[in-house]
Amino acid sequence: MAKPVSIEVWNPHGKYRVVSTKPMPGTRWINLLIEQGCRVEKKTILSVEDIIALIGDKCDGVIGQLTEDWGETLFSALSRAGGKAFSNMAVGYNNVDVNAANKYGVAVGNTPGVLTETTAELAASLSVSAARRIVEADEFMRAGLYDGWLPNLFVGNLLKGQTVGVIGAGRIGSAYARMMVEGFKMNLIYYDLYQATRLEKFVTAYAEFLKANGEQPVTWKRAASMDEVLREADVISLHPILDKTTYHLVNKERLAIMKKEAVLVNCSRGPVIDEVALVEHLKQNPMFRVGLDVFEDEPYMKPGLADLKNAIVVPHIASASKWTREGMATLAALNVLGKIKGYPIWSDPNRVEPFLNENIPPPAASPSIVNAKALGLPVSRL
Ligand SMILES: NC(=O)c1ccc[n+]([C@@H]2O[C@H](COP(=O)([O-])OP(=O)(O)OC[C@H]3O[C@@H](n4cnc5c(N)ncnc54)[C@H](O)[C@@H]3O)[C@@H](O)[C@H]2O)c1
Ligand SMILES: O=C(O)[C@H](O)CO
Repeated sequence: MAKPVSIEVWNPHGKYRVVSTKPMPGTRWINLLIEQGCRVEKKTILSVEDIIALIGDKCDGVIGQLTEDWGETLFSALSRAGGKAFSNMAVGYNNVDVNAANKYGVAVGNTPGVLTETTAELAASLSVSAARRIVEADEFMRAGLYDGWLPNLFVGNLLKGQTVGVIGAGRIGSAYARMMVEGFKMNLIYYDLYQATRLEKFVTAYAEFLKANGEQPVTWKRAASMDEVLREADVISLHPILDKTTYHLVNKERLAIMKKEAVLVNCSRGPVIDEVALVEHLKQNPMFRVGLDVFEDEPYMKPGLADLKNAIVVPHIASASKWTREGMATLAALNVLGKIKGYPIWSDPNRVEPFLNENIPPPAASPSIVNAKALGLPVSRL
């Protein structure tokens, strides 16, 4: 039996009923829905059972979260309530069974682009923090252990001239690579299923700029295999999607081929790393350091991880800047609204800025629907 849920309601007499399974930042997303005749309801709920209760007998669309298991059970409940629109408030949608959504004709939205730079900035921060042992040094200072400057105190790794490795050079991976190459003058090696042409051009142009200014130019290489990146890079950041091909991409064997003093950063999804193997590797290799934003069994960490000084751990905050989180809420709301109103799908999910400008009304389109093709939804000509 589902628990009774207390719900916040806006525009109670709205024609369409849109529910959000968690409070989302800002008010623009609510206003955009209300202006178009939607009644909006939100509540912090987590279980499938509670979401079914919230959907009830009539629901036109749901804005959900990456912590929820959107599969057959929830899509059939939404479909029974007359709903044909769902959006994750996230770019990753490994929590969604898109085939189940297709079966019920439910459009599945996500929120690309608006979080690219924010997430890349956190990955860059974790890279620097791990390389320079910032968290350890902070704890040492607060514990009153600092007696004065010492030549060996918290000696870490210099980034300049070293090699940064990126696995998954899509939107976020490429933004991170640019930050590390331009900001720290690191050489790049990357692995992706596709060529990152724009990224390669960026590094080439930056190398020419450095050369023209009498500095050592940076270099880039597209690796033929992921293992090549792991062997050669000094700092490695993981940015692929999570699917069957990337589950435990970094496992015991692959950790063993990495440099003993390498830094590994994960701001993608926890299961991309075999966390048990990682804990063991960190124990055996105290100079190997990690910066983790995501975990295999979130919100939990595998035993032992929290005790390790060579691990920095933060609670899935990579996209947590105010502008980005409000923008994610807006994109998620507009995905749902667009389907309800019968709007076409925005033609380029990598170019969502027109939806984020608060000074102009958003385009009459759903910004990003991942199963648009499967459902045969029309594409906007805007
Ligand atoms: N920690 C966070 O808060 C946070 C924030 C945003 C995104 N993410 C995660 O980051 C992921 C990437 O986001 P994005 O916007 O850059 O997506 P994207 O689709 O632009 O990039 C993903 C890249 O991974 C590559 N890829 C897929 N399978 C691969 C494989 N087997 N080996 C190597 N590369 C592979 C793809 O070709 C693509 O270039 C999301 O799916 C999400 O899971 C996490
Ligand atoms: O996939 C995503 O968008 C993140 O994990 C949350 O921002």
